[in-house]
Amino acid sequence: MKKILMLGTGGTIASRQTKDGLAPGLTPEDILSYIPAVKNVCEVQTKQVCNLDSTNVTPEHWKMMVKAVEDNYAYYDGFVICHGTDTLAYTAAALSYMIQNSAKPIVVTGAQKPINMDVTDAKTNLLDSFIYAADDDSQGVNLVFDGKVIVGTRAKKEHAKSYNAFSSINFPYLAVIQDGILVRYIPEIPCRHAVKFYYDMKDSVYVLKLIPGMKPDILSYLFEHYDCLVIESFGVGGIPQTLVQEFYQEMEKWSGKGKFVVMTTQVANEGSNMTVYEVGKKVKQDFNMIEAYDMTLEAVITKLMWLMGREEQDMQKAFYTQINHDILFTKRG
Ligand SMILES: NC(=O)C[C@H](N)C(=O)O
Repeated sequence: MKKILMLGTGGTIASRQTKDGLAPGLTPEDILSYIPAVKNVCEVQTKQVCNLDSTNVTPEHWKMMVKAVEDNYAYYDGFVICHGTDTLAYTAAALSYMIQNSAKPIVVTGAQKPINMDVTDAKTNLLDSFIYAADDDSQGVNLVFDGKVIVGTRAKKEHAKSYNAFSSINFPYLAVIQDGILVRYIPEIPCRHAVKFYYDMKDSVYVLKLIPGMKPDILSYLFEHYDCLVIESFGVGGIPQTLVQEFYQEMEKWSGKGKFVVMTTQVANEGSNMTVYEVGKKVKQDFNMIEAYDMTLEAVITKLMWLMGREEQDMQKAFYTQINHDILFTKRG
């Protein structure tokens, strides 16, 4: 029988009702006691990493999760991390960069309702996670939620309340789990390298969401105080006329000083392609700008943190190098 380590980090799955609202309070052992059927799937041991509402999860907590996996890697066949759903897509993407080439599965999961409630999605999500983690063909960082297996870099929380909280963006579901049976849609490509753990994440990233009529004055502050600026533009990507002059000045001022701008889109599906419209094509050409294409915002942000932590020299090449299926369309633009 496979041996799986379950790591508790908090979230609704571990929450109890308090006078101030739901707050994490259950230990991983408490959580596990609600799914006795797990004994037919795998042998589970538990470890508490932290016990937080995932609103409070930071890159420091990602490092604690990576450390817990690395310290125990040799002793287990796989890992299930219980986590709040609010920042689960960020954690799934961050772990995809911080733990690479893992032939052992690292599953992240959570729930919309606490596991101690009568009506809850937590028991199914957790049991499904163990079913996936205990399967011989599972590997790498993935999210299991509401019967779906989503690649760690492709998850996005699209529903705030429904059990169907997560979607896979611009990439198919890897598998589904129906009535306890795992149905794999996409076979895993066996890992050819040894597992690698990374800890250095630099969080000097800011996301500027464009709104119609935005004033340009914010740009100089952002360029001065952050190493990486992600612009969430409209549609397939462009810079509005009102920002162009200031944007060009700042790009020229900071060129060659290790600052990066990445263009992404507010549209959840299908991604950017700056070469389509005049508002994007010229800026892209003038500054050889990086764009996110089909990546999720969560993957863009965490990949940049990871690349900056490595002090990557050729940022563009490194950004476009595919990790855990995070980017497919770089040849398009
Ligand atoms: N469903 C949840 O887990 C939401 C909770 N606020 C969290 O992210 O920790």
